[in-house]
Amino acid sequence: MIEFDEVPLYKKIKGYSYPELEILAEEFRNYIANVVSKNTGHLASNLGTIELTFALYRVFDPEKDIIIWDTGHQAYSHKLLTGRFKAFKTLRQRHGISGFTKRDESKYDVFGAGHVGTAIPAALGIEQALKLRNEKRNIVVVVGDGALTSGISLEALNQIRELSSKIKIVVNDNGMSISRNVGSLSTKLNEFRLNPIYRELKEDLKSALETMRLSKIENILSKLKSGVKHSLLGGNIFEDLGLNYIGPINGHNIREMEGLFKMVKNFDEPFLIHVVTKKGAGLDYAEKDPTTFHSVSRIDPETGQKITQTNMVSYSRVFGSVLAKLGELDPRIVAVTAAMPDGTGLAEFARKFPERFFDLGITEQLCTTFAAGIATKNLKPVFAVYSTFLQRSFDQLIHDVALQRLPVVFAIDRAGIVGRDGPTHNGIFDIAYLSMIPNMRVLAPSNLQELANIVCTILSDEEISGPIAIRYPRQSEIANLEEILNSMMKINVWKWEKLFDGKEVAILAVGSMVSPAKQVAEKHGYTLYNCRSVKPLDEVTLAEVLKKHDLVVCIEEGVKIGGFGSSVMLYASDHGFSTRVVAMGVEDRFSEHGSREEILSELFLDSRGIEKRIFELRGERNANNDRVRKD
Ligand SMILES: Cc1ncc(C[n+]2csc(CCOP(=O)(O)OP(=O)(O)O)c2C)c(N)n1
Ligand SMILES: CC(=O)[C@@H](O)[C@H](O)COP(=O)(O)O
Ligand SMILES: [Mg+2]
Repeated sequence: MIEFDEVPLYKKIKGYSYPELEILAEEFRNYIANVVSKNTGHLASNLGTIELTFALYRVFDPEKDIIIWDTGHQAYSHKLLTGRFKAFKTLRQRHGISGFTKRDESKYDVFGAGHVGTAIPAALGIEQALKLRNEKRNIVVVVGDGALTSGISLEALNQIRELSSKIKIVVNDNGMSISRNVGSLSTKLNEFRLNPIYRELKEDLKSALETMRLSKIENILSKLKSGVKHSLLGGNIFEDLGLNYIGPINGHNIREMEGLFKMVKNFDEPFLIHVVTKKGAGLDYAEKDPTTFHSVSRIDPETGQKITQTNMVSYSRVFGSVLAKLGELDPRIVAVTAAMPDGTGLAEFARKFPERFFDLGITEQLCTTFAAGIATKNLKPVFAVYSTFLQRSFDQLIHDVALQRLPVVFAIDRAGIVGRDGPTHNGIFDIAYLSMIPNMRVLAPSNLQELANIVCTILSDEEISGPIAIRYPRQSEIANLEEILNSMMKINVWKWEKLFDGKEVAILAVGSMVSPAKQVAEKHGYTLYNCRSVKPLDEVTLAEVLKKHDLVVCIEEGVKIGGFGSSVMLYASDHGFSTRVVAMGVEDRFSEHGSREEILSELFLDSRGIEKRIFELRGERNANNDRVRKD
């Protein structure tokens, strides 16, 4: 149970003086840095939004007004002010508070998030619903400069005028997505910051805000509009979309922001308020390297040093290094990312081959079709993307890639349970949503070396015959990267690998599930296969397995419905096998946040859970008969 504060802090800060607010901001900074350093989480983005949140909640009332945070990764101060100051210590822990906004957690989390770009669309929907219900409330969205460029944000902006919306959009512009923000809109925001007309108007605005004389402010607004029309910039895209653009304003000056928010609150018109913040503000190491400190594992809060074993190597790193190595040999390899060059391991490729590297911003749909376009010209596009974000591209996968059998390679990172980011980020659907698409093939390595071998095998083919997805988990293992690269070789990726030859029971394990299944198979004399080709099934091997065993247990780190296990069952029934086939995977419900190990264990996707499930199926008891399945 999450323990909420008796009186939410936002009610108290309304009466604070500015020096008191500055002291509180410092306290928030230390608290956030300390908790994140222990519990993991989003550090730099949250350090940048403290003053912005204070100013916002002194003017708008999170109980009466609708305030929506896009993505929710920068909303820690919102949580601290809205009743979760004490609970914040449990951030991202099992049964603790979520790292994102979540409707189940608090009434102040008006719209749950985790993926980018949902706030403006949701706000427009809420506004129309309120109209239909004859309710009048202020609606405010806080959206980052990165999130603003995502497809659905732009689609929503395109409707502001049509819907006669009055929403107030606060753009938190820190010039950064996770890496440097890209694209023309980002350049435009930067130009607004530097443009002398805006600077001059900003000075006028500052003095007007001090007196809060509405007539003076209205005058500035119209000047701002006409100024923009005649400016060297040749127009303001936000004004063209029907919003009153105002800014840029210093996002660390509470007094200035407060004045501006009070002003826009008075106008029944839509506004885009351009607030400039510093990502990582107030913490030296985070300010200097906001990309590294965007999302952190455990660190020393003083120095920012990682507290992890140094000999651990992640799947992302292996993938990135292999691609960079293959890129040297083959100029046809092209890498594409949707604003995740670092998380996906593509940064090395980007440094070595900038002309063959494309960061298109937070645009998974665009990236998929862009890669399809590249594939039509006999190049080898590799779109490296987190499983959960590829969900956005479902139609593009079907219509633009698979239907035309275009050879796009999808390097699907964070496949399976991600752990502390929780249900919004779990990559548990990819096997199901990819397996159902004709022409799509899906591979899943069971260890780091196998990932290197698979990537090398696929990309070494002169002609890649259609789309291929390679999925791997958010996991690090003890390994030597150099050795992996030196031992890299081509393998038969479509053939399942027999790891143990046993009797009666056969386990067909996919990717990350091979390792825990190994312990069980070895202990009990079961047959075990590493089913690295999830689609197509290795039908020759599967037919043999079904013939030779009484029970076949399929295990995957993905949803059971439509997953690998269900493909095996379909094969068995279509081919008249009466062997009992059972699927283990993620049940038909969303799991919570916690460590990856905790969640996998709750889902019975660890060696103990696998052993227990097989014993249950066979009507046997084991030594650890202490857990009961919850489903
Ligand atoms: C659909 C989707 N793609 C990618 C991400 C990963 N992601 C999370 S935050 C972020 C950067 C957002 O930048 P911005 O909105 O400017 O926020 P900042 O961190 O700079 O405050 C990205 C790419 C995501 N959450 N959702
Ligand atoms: C908010 C968001 O979507 C990203 O910041 C994500 O949380 C990063 O995840 P990793 O830490 O697994 O790279
Ligand atoms: Mg940003």
